[in-house]
Amino acid sequence: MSFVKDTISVPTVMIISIVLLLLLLGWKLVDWIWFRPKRLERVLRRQGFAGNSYRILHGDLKESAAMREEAMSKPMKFSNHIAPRVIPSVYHTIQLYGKNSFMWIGTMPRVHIMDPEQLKTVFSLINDFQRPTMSPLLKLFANGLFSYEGQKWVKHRKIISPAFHLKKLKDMIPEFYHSSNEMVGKWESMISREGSCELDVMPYLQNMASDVISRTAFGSSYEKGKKIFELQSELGALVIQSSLGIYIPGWRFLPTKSNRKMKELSKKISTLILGVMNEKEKSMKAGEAIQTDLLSILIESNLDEIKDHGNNKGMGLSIQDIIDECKLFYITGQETTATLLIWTMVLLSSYSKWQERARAEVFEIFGNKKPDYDGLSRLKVVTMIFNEVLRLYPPVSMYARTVNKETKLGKLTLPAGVMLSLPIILIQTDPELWGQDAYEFNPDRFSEGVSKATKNPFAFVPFGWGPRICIGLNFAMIEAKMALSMILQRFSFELSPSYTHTPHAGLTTQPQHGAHIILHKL
Ligand code: HEM
Repeated sequence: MSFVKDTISVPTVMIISIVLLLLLLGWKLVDWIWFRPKRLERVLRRQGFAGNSYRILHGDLKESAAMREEAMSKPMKFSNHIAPRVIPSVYHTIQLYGKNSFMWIGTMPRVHIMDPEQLKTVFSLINDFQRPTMSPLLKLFANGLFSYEGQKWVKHRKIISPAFHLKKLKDMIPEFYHSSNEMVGKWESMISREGSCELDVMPYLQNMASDVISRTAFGSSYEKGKKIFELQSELGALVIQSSLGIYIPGWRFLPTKSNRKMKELSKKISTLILGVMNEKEKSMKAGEAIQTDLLSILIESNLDEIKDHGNNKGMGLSIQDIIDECKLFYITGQETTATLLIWTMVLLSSYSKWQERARAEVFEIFGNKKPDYDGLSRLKVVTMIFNEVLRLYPPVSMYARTVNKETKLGKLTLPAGVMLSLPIILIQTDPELWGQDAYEFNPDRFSEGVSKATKNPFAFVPFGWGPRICIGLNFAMIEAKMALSMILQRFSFELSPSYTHTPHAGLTTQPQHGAHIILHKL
């Protein structure tokens, strides 16, 4: 006679559970690295998209890295057709497969959106097409309006927008003037007895843009602001360095040398900003003159929330929110505006007739006097020149969006899990939209505004478009007009023989080896 147990023992249950869990994890892994990409590929191909077949794990990453390395290995001949050097893999994919194409970023397909009408829809439907989520490491460096979505973004945008209204920007004109004046003053001191000097204008323009943000963000606490941004740059370099490796969740919590340094810097920055905020709050309460800097504007509009240490009903920004937004202005506003000015100087050096036309306009409006707000808003030729520089050399060459649920885009149905790439550097130079002279530097095309310059106004979006358009657009344009007017009032300039044409995509579209220019004192 045998005794049969009709219940399963606890160890058996545990073993079965572990096996099931391992099977589930195994299935998820296989699905992630093989079945899901293949499924997405089929859906895209069925809708007419073309691209390389999926290759396990790395997709097109190896080729993209090789193309980028090759493009950066040598300068290009001077031409405004810079996309092959700036975004080589995207450019070659579109050449090979056409405008309806995709690439593999590892296991994720990235679809190229080249049609301006589709672009408009992507910019409009901000909840369906969101910016990719930032890694926690990047958030340490650049949290704030740029990375928020949904209600949080709505609230922040609403509160911050008034700080960038034209009336507030008008009050900031003395700060814009001060920073540009310091830069041209330095250049004047470098002019030789023969009346000229050669220099790389890139670091000077970057320093000027950084100075502008320190002054406009921190006002009377400008020196502390400068220190804050120095630390911010140091933190940025470490974050970028760490982001280059493979992302391992939780790695940032390990006490490695670099992690400790990043934490230390982040803490120092926050403490310094907090110190400045306290000073400003005190002076506001003491009834001192209203200040016009961005930080004071944000503090003023959030005083109730701040008094309550951010525990208010959530109507305003908390202290940490304000700290994050101030850090973000520096990251989003410094390099972009400097880049616009760098390429403007390079192009006006190469197209001397336009330099002369711009200078004639500046002298007609200001003579040798300080540029003022009203005069800056009347600069027509200078505006046309900036538009043409932003068209050919957009500081942000490509935008990214994610598709988190199946979404319609015109006739297309995009499956969840694909990424979108908006290569505006290609759209802004597409001969079908801009004519056969699309690669020529011809500011005249903007003489009757953007709508007359192209077949579709959504083919010109250097600041993005729609609800999430760059909040600093007017700030950047006033700053750039002030700097260029003051440069044109004092100097004529040409490319130095040591200049090499090397546009490439770093954080923005920059000359890889600087912008070497010869200045002549007028
Ligand atoms: C020539 C100069 C500039 C260019 C070309 C530029 C370009 C852009 C672009 C293309 C976007 C949107 C990207 C996307 O849709 O994914 C953007 C967003 C943004 N920019 Fe700028 N920018 C410039 C200057 C500035 C300045 C001076 C500031 C601040 C002081 C600034 C602050 C921001 C912020 C906070 C956002 C996020 C807006 C939001 O998501 O609501 N930018 N910028």
